[in-house]
Amino acid sequence: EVFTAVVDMEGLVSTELELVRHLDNYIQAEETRLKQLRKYLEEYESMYQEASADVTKYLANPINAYLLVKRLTADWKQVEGVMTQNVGPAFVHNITQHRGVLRFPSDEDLNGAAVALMRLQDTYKLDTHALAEGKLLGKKYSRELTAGDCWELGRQSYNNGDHYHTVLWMGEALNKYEDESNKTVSRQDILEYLAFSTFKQGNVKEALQLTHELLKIVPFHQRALGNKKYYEDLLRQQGVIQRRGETGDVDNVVMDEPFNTANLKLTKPSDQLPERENYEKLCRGEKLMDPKVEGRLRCRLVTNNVPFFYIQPIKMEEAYHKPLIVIYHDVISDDEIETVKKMAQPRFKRATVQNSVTGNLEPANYRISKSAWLKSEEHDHVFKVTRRVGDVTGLDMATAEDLQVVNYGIGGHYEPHFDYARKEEVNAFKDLGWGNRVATWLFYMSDVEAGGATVFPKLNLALWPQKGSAAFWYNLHANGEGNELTRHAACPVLTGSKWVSNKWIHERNQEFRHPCGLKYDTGM
Ligand SMILES: O=C(O)CCC(=O)C(=O)O
Ligand SMILES: [Fe+2]
Repeated sequence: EVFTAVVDMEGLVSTELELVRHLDNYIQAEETRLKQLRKYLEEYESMYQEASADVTKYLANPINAYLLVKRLTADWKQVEGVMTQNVGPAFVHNITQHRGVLRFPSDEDLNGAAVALMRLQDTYKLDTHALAEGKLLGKKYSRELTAGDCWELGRQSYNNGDHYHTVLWMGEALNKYEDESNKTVSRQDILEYLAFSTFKQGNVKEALQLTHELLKIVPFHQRALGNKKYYEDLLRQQGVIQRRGETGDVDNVVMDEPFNTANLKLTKPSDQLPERENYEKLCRGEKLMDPKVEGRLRCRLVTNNVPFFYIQPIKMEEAYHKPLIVIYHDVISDDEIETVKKMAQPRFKRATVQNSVTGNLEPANYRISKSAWLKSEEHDHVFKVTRRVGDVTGLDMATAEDLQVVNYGIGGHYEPHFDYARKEEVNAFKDLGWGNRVATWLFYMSDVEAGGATVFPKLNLALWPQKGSAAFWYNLHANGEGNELTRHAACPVLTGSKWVSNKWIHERNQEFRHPCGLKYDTGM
């Protein structure tokens, strides 16, 4: 699961260096071997030249006769020895032994990384062709993808049953293939996937055309022949083709060149999330908050009767009223951030979510990140940071959870959710015995180059991470019921690495605390 956090991916770069070194050594060994064979070849050639010039004269010499026999027996055995010498397995074995030390991603990682890319493509409406050119939002970020790279993305999507992205990426692979002088994948391999997924997306006629293309390359492709008949029958039933055998003559069917996915009707895989459209708009920064709401928002300095805050008041910015959501600026220092990151890294685990039925914690595709928990007692910096949250909010930190540190990798995200436990989630937070999560404090411990906003789909509110600041809101109404308007999400990270940490504050002990300026019941 290395793909879920950027910090874990960093190890992969050392793995790559190691592989480069191994491959280089292997090639050198092979080159030495081939050089040796070439030397034998030259020797044999020159001897042959000499012998063939005048065979009789050559063999009249007993030494020559002896040498000829030797060359074809003992010497040739040596040549064969070098020819069959196989240094490959030893090198592969050597690399395998390194696997324990080096970090190697698994096939699931490859799938996860491909899924993350598809998620970014959908959320940020990235054009397949632009992405394949290494461009993100108009800026060139990486090298171009080869037809083979695009094909692999299509194959991963296909294996996930996602025919929508299979068509997009196989289509791109096909167009790239045509332009490639050194082919990185075969046309047959592309067409097999592309034809079938095009059919699965409901484009029977185009699927038939692509199948014809495939049959031109492999005329007796059994599956393609079966599919061709099936597609033709379907089209006949639909009245698209009339006569039997009308499209049967493979060579007469011309495909629109180049193949263009824009001419197909494609539908994204269906989704359980009703607010997806609004959520993704907010992630893209397209949807703006109601200007009337925005116009009433203010900034203030907070002192809260905390002596230190009189010297250096906390800068508070209102992000939303009803429910009140605020941003505090410069509430965690770079030093503190470094400590927290350093402590968290070795403990990182794939983030989990609570199963609403069993109460068990388990990984889920809607939350992709790595997280770790830090206790206040562990380090002075963690202690101070926690105390600061208490000082600013006026809430009791004795009934707050440990600090949860989170790192999101590329495509890492957390889809819309509530931080509080809903009524049916009876097992949530049972072990803590402190009641529900009354409030959320979210530290931003990094800037994010692109993407990665915290968004509230019901409020049309997007908060953009700013290193050193924190967001704070109440999750519960004064009567203890969850406030549904606090539903929020972490948008997928497009570029960069996103670090946050959560301090979740619970109900117990907060009954008589009415922090200055932030009344308990302002969360309405
Ligand atoms: O990372 C974010 O922006 C939000 C994180 C979040 O909502 C959570 O961890 O519960
Ligand atoms: Fe959350």
